[in-house]
Amino acid sequence: MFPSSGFSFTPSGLFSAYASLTGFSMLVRSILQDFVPEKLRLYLYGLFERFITPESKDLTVVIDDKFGVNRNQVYDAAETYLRNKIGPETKRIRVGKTPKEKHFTVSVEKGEEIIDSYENFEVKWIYVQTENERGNKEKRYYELTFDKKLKDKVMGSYLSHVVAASEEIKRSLRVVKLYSQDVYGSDDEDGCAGGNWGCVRLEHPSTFDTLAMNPDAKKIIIDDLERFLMRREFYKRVGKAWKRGYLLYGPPGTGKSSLIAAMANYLKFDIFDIELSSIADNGDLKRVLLSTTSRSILVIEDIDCSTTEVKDREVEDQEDIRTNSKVTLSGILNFIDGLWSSYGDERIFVFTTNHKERLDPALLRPGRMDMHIHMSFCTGIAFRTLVSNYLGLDGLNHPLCEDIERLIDSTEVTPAELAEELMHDEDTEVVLRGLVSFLEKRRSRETLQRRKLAMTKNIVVL
Ligand SMILES: Nc1ncnc2c1ncn2[C@@H]1O[C@H](COP(=O)(O)OP(=O)(O)OP(=O)(O)O)[C@@H](O)[C@H]1O
Ligand SMILES: [Mg+2]
Repeated sequence: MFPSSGFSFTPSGLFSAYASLTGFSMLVRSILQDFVPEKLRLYLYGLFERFITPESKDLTVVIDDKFGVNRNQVYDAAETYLRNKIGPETKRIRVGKTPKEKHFTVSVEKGEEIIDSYENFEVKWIYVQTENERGNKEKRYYELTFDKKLKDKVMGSYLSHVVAASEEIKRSLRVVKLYSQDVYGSDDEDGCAGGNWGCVRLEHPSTFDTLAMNPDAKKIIIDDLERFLMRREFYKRVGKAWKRGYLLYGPPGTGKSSLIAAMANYLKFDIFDIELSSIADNGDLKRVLLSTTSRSILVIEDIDCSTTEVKDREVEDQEDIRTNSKVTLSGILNFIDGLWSSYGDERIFVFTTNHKERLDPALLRPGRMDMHIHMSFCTGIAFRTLVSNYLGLDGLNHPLCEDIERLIDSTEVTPAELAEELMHDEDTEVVLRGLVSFLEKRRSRETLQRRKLAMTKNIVVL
C-alpha cells in the first residue's frame, strides 16, 4: 500500500490531479498576461520551459558560408564533402552542370538531413537557407549536430577529415589544362592561371589504364609519382626543391606524349608545353618558366632538336657568354637546379627525345633527371592493353592473340603502328588476321639480330 497523500492513484484521482494542475497553470498564465510586463513574461516562460524540458545531450555547431569577410573553408569543404554522402534517406537534391563540365554537380536541398558515420560515431548535417520577405536568400549555413560527449573528436579529427576528403574530391574532379605559348586566351570559363600562357582543356584521353606498357614499368612510374606527392614534408626537411624530373626516350610512336598525358590525368596536374624554339633567350626562358603555376608538368619535347646547342655544350657556353641570344642547355639546367630551388613547388619536368645518345651528358648526369624511362617497341604483354582499348577484348581469350603476342615479341613494332592496324576494320577476326599478316611481313623484313630489351630493364632510377 502506498502511504496516504492528497491524491489517490485511481484513474479518477489522476484525472482530478491533472485537471487541477491545468487549471492552476491557466491561472498563472492569465496573471502573467495581465500583470507582468512583456520582457519579464518572456523570460519567465523561458525559465519554465527549461525547467520542464529535459536538457539536450546534443550539441549543434553552426557553419556559416562566410567567416568574417572571407569564405568559410569549413563550409566550402562541407558542401563538397556532403555531395558524396547523399544517401537513400535524402528526399530532395539539386543537380546542375555547365555546358563544359563533364560531371553533374549534386547538392543538398535546404532542410535535408544527412547522417554521416565516422570512426564509431554518427553526426547529422542539415543545410539551412533563410530568405527575407521578398524571397531573396539571406543566410546559408550548415548545422552539424552530434552527441556533446564527442565534441573534442568532432572539432578535432572529424572536421579535419571533412576538409581533407573535400580536397581529394576537388582534385579528382579538377579539369586538367594544357598551357601553350601558341594559344591565346582560354576556352574555359575559369580562364588560365599562368601569366602570358594561353590554355585549352587537356582532352587527351590517355590514362595509365589505356597506356600499352609493360605492367611492371607502369607500376614503377605510378609508385614514383605517388611517392613524390606524399613527400612534401621530406623535401622541405632536407632543403630540396619539391620537383621531379623524367626523361622519356625512345622511337616515335612508342607513347612518350601519351605517357605525359596519362601522368597529367592521373595527378590532375596542368601541362605547360614549353616550345624552346619560340623563346628568344635565357632571360625569356626564365620569364616563361616563372609564369607557370604550381602542381604542373613542364614539358620540353624533342630536347635534342629544340636547341642546336644542346648537342655541344662547349660551343653553347661560349655562345651564351658572347651573345646571350639563345636558349641554352645551361640556361635550362641552371634554372631547374638553381633558381627553381627557391621558387615554386610541386613541379614535374619531363623532357622527351627520340635520340638519347645525342643528348649532352650534363642532362644525363645522375641527379639531373630523377628517372630515365625507355619507351620502346611494343611487347606482347603491353599489346593486351591495346587489344582491350581498341577491340574491347580480353586478348588472352582469343586464339589468334597468342600468335600475335609471339610475333610482337620478336618484331620491332611500335604501339602507334599496332593501334593503326587495330582500327582497320570493325570485325575483330578480320582485324586480328590482318595484324598477323602485317607482323609476318614486318618480321621477314627485319634483321632479328637486334633483339629488343625488355622495357623494365631499361628503366633506371638514379
Ligand atoms: N604505349 C602506347 N599505348 C597506347 N597507345 C599508344 C602508345 N604509344 C603510341 N600510342 C598511340 O600512338 C599515338 C602516337 O603516340 P605518341 O604521340 O604518344 O608517341 P610519341 O612516343 O610521343 O611519338 P613522338 O616521338 O613522335 O613524339 C597515340 O596517340 C596513341 O594512339
Ligand atoms: Mg610525342
